[in-house]
Parts: sequence; structure tokens; C-alpha cells
Amino acid sequence: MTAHNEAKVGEIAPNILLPGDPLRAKFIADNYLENVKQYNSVRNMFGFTGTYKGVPVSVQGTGMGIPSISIYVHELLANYGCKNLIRIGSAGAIHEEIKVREIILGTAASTTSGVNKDRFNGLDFAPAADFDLALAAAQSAEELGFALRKGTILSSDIFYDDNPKFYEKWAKYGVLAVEMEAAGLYTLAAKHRARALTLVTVSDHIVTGESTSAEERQNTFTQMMEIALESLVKMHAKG
Ligand SMILES: O=P(O)(O)O[C@H]1O[C@H](CO)[C@@H](O)[C@H]1O
Ligand SMILES: O=c1cc[nH]c(=O)[nH]1
Repeated sequence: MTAHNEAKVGEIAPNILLPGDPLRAKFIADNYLENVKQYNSVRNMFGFTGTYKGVPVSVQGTGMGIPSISIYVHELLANYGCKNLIRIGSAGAIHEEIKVREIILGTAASTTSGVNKDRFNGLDFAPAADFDLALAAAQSAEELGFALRKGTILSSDIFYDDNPKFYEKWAKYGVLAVEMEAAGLYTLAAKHRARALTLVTVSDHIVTGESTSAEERQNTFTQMMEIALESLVKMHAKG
């Protein structure tokens, strides 16, 4: 048990999915997992463990932003021994070539957040996805027949930015989309020698203004969920 998670040690699987939205965690538990047990409801940040194709899998809501995901991920790594962590989130496209509903594998995450400046005395750390987990996701997407973009993303501290031109520079440097957690996840996984990956489905387009509804974000990003679940099965088989 931790300050934010009432699970007992052993109740959370080493393989875990991390949606920002706790109701997306419930959707995954309801629709994909068997033998499900809810292990957390502290702050309504739901966590569930079940099996997927016989493999123990947990799914834990993380909330929004690097401070929130960092609390949950720190506890999952330091207290519960999680090994393979896949964030499954929504994101805003900042590149014209990206379309709403596309799925992106975040190979690395730049950030506007100050957390790593604090951690590394003002110097830069490079938060990157785990290569083996990324490979498993790329193979899973191919086997499922789902398109998967690979590229860098931006973890921002600000959802409602005052400056509409803010993202232009990032796009110019090849950043595909903006979300709010991956850099925190990648950094903590590196510290704890765990594997982490971020998959996002594009829910909004910052350039074109296209968007999806909150209900669609909660319930229908199923291709991303299936890629992530199949990736965890592959990692489990590798041991
Ligand atoms: O859909 P989730 O996983 O919450 O991810 C994105 O959506 C939230 C903003 O609406 C932020 O958490 C951002 O990273
Ligand atoms: O525009 C968006 C959409 C989802 N998540 C974000 O952080 N930004």
C-alpha cells in the first residue's frame, strides 16, 4: 500500500498499461481483461489486474501531467516492481501530415516541464522509449494490420497554450504531437531500469482544429489498446 495506491504487493502485474483517464482504465478492464480484480480506487484513480490471453496484465489510470503520472509510476516501480509499462494516451497533432485518430509510437519525448532540469541541475536528460518494447509494439501493429507512426512527441505542462504559434518550432524539428506525460514516464523508467513506451492516439489537431469527443477518447481508442496488450504478451513471452 502507498499514499496513492491501496494495492497489496503482488496485486499489480509486472506488465501494465497506463492511460491518463481512469475511466479508460475501466474500459480496458471491462472489454479486454479476464478474471479482473480492481485493486485501487484511491482518488478514483482506478487500477485493475486481470489476464489477457492468459498473461497477467494491470491497467492503472495516471491522471494528467508529469507530476501526476510521476507519482503513480514512481510507486509502481519502487513499491510494486512493474517492469513493462505502456502509456496509452490521447495527443494533439502538431504536424500537418498527421491525421486525427492516427496512432503514434513516441520514440522519445521532449518536454517543456522543469522536472528534469531540477533533477539534473539544469542540464538535459534525453527521455526515450525502451527499444525492445517499441519493437514489440511495431511488430504487434504490423500483425494486427494497424498503421503506427513512429517519431518524437512533446510532453507539455500546458494544455491551453496562450501562443498559437508555440508548436511551429517543435513541428519544424520533427515532433509529431503533444501530450503531457511521456517524458516523466521515460525518465522514471530509466531510473528504475524498467521498460517504458508511450502510444498515443491523435484526438485533436492543433493545426487544422479537428477533434474527437470525450466519449470517443474514453471508449474507442481500441486499436492502440490492442497494440499495447499484444506488446505486453510479447514481452511476457521473452521473460
Ligand atoms: O488521454 P490522456 O492519457 O489523459 O492524455 C492526454 O490527455 C490529457 C489532456 O486532455 C493529458 O493527460 C494528455 O497527455
Ligand atoms: O491537444 C491535445 C490533445 C490531447 N492531449 C494534449 O495534451 N493535447
